[in-house]
Formats: sequence, structure tokens, C-alpha cells
Amino acid sequence: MSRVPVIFDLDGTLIDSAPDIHAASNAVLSEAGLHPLTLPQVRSFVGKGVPHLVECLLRASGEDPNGPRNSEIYDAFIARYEDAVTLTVTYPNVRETLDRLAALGHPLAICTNKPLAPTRAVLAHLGLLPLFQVVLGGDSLPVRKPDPAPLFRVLADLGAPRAVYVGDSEVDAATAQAAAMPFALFTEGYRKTPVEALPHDVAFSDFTDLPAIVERLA
Ligand SMILES: O=C(O)COP(=O)(O)O
Ligand SMILES: [Mg+2]
Repeated sequence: MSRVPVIFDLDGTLIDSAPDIHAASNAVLSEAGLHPLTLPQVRSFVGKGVPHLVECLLRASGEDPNGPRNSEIYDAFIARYEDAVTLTVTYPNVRETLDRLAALGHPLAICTNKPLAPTRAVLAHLGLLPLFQVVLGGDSLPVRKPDPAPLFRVLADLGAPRAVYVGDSEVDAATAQAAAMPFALFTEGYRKTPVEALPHDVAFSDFTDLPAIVERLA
């Protein structure tokens, strides 16, 4: 029996990648003669893709976010991003839950604003890449989440009429709403808004609960 596909956001949902993004950001800032930023600062910049991250890094450094240093910082960050995998871990019970969903027959996919190359690199590093039938990155289409187009493209690539979407942030809640897709909010990621203030169908803090949630939302 074919089961409903589950589409996952990546950063702050399946993986805690902020320590790698923080380290790469500070390496780039240091090369540019700028001061390091804290982990919570950089974590709060994650979720809207690299162009947004770079603007936030510059703004936090007292520089013009869209000034002449933008492309220098952007290029330097992209050059480091594929190797920024060693500090990243999956959230508790993610691996077991993905295996369980796959064993139950749910097709699995990724829809992230992280560019495709570092997305594939970190999934491969963690041994998770073979689990996903479709992996869509922030540079895969001309638009990013919260535009619903990336979610619709993943659905089309899966050949599925519908899916359940799982994400951690304001961007994911808005994307699911724009796509009218059932949304499970993982509460332990990089969200800045209270859970009650984010549109969602179900909120969860432990991945062990996800297979039952998916059954319910499907
Ligand atoms: O901002 C990013 O680069 C990625 O974030 P996401 O995986 O939460 O979409
Ligand atoms: Mg996220």
C-alpha cells in the first residue's frame, strides 16, 4: 500500500546544523576583518537561505547588508558551506524515525532553503542521503520558501497528490499554509515565535511521536 509522503525541512528540523553555520560564518567574518558573532545570533539568521544569512551577518557586523561586501561574504561562505558538516548532529530519535517511516512505506523528501550542494553533503555525512527520494535545495528553483513553489515541486517530483510537511520555523509554517499542506511543527528547532502564534496542525518535540502524527494528518 502506498502511504502519504513526508516532506522535511532540514536545518533546525532533522539536524542541528547551527554550530557548523556559526563556525563557517565566523571564519568568513574573520577573513574579512570583522568580529565574530555568537551561536545564538547566527542561529537566529538560519531558515531563509544564504542570501538572508549574509545580509544578517553584515548587519550584525555594522556593515551595509546589501553594500559592496555582500558578494565577498556570500562567495566566501558558499565556498566553505559544503565542508561545514563536522559539528552537525541529528536531533534525538530522527534516524530511527526516518527508518520507521520508510519501513512503513512513506516516501521521504527534503525541502530546504539550504543550497543543494551543502544539503546533499551534510545528509551524506550523516548517512541519511539514501533515505530521501527527492532532495530540493534553496537554489534549486528561482524562489525559496515561504513561496509554496518548492513544496509543489517536491510533490510533483514524488508523483504524489499530497503530503505531510514537517518543519521548525516561521518560514515553514508560512510555506505549508501557502501550499495548504498539513503541517507538523517540530518545536525544538530555530523558531523565534511562540508555538501558539504559528499556524500548524500538530506540534511535537520528540521524533518518536511523528509516525502516529503522520497517520493522523494523512
Ligand atoms: O536558511 C537555510 O539555509 C536553511 O534553512 P532550512 O533547512 O530551515 O530551510
Ligand atoms: Mg528550518
